[in-house]
Amino acid sequence: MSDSENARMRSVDDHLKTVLDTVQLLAPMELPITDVNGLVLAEDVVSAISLPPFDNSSVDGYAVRLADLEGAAEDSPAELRVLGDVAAGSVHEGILEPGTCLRIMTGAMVPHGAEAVVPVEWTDGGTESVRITRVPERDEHIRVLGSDVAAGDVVLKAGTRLGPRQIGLLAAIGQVHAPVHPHPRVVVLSTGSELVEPGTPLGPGQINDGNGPALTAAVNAMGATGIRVGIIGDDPQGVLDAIEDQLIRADMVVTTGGVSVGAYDVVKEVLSTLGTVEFTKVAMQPGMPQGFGTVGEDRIPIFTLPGNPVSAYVSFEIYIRPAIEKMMGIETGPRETVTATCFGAFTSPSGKRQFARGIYDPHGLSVRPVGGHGSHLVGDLALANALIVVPEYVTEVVDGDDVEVIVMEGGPR
Ligand SMILES: Nc1nc2c(c(=O)[nH]1)N[C@H]1C(S)=C(S)[C@@H](COP(=O)(O)OP(=O)(O)OC[C@H]3O[C@@H](n4cnc5c(N)ncnc54)[C@H](O)[C@@H]3O)O[C@H]1N2
Ligand code: MOO
Repeated sequence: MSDSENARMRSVDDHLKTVLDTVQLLAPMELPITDVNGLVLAEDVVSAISLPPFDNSSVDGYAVRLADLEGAAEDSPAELRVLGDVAAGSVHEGILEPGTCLRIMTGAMVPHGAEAVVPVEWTDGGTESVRITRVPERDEHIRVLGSDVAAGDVVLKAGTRLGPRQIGLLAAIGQVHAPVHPHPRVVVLSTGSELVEPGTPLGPGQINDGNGPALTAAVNAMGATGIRVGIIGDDPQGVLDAIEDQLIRADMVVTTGGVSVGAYDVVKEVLSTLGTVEFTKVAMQPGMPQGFGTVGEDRIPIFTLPGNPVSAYVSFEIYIRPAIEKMMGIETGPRETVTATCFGAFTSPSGKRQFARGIYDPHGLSVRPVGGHGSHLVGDLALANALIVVPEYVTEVVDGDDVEVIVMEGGPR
């Protein structure tokens, strides 16, 4: 491609800005806490109760009055009458009388009058009477009411991303629902008359739909909801109907295929008439032909990605992931990179940002290119865990160069 053609292309940064200026944070809703893993809180959460909700024992032992243990030691144990047991979940009514104690289990409510709990290891373990050889401090082994969370505290702030620990806290304070930005529902459609459902014997000229399953999995792995609609042939009305049918349940639509310059590039054909979708060449490799805009009354964002599987997947990482993050309320922007030493050499097209596939080694802070430039190389894509970002002005990466890397799995976002 000539330099003047490259100059006419939109830059990767401009295309991402268009995308992020268009997609919106999803309106908050109350969801059951069983369904909020990975979602972002839309409001502060205030605890209605204190934690612990009552004074309770942190050990299995004996609830005691300190005055009864004065001078207790290995060679001069204090002896107390054991009034009974307090198990977790049960309550001892009444006040602990002088000279007595209660056998108490971890988590059980400390009886009135008790000032500490003696672990069973400091005693002879008696059940009628017990000999105690060591004196605890006041409140020792007691988890005091409100010492973790006080009723009325803001326990989680708006903007917090909920994970297992935060969900555990919500449950502990008795919240059944949480106000969150919900999971974006992302409808994934593969177009192309050559495509068949994986598992179907391949006829001449046919290939399996790899993009649908890959992109649906990528959406789900982010904590959004991927809805794979399946394959649509290169029939304009079929593509139009499928997109319109899906709008009712979609927060975003992603199509692959049919956006280049071929005679059967139907996505481009039908969406050009439908609304604001703009088809552009972006100065990147792979992923040059990109379509993005909105469709339907609700202005649902739509990405029409190139059909080549590597191009489609790279487009997901560069544009769709940040867009979904914005819809979910996760702080977003261009993908973060890490610097790594490149073990291997390859060329890069002038004027385009290349996203070469690589195997990144976080321990050695190095990356090894895998596969060539071909946008069809799914075998190599599956081996890769990183994208090597080669700037527009660089035409060659030589062995030992420092490069910037987007770590696709297990790296910064
Ligand atoms: N004359 C030109 N030809 C092409 C250009 C160009 O500028 N001038 N651009 C090339 C680039 S770059 C790309 S990327 C592709 C984009 O093509 P389309 O988006 O129109 O996609 P298709 O033609 O439908 O398919 C391309 C390729 O990918 C395979 N494919 C499609 N869908 C799937 C799927 N769901 N799973 C697996 N593989 C899929 C398809 O069979 C084709 O091999 O255009 C170049 N051509
Ligand atoms: O730009 Mo296309 O996306 O390489 O193969």
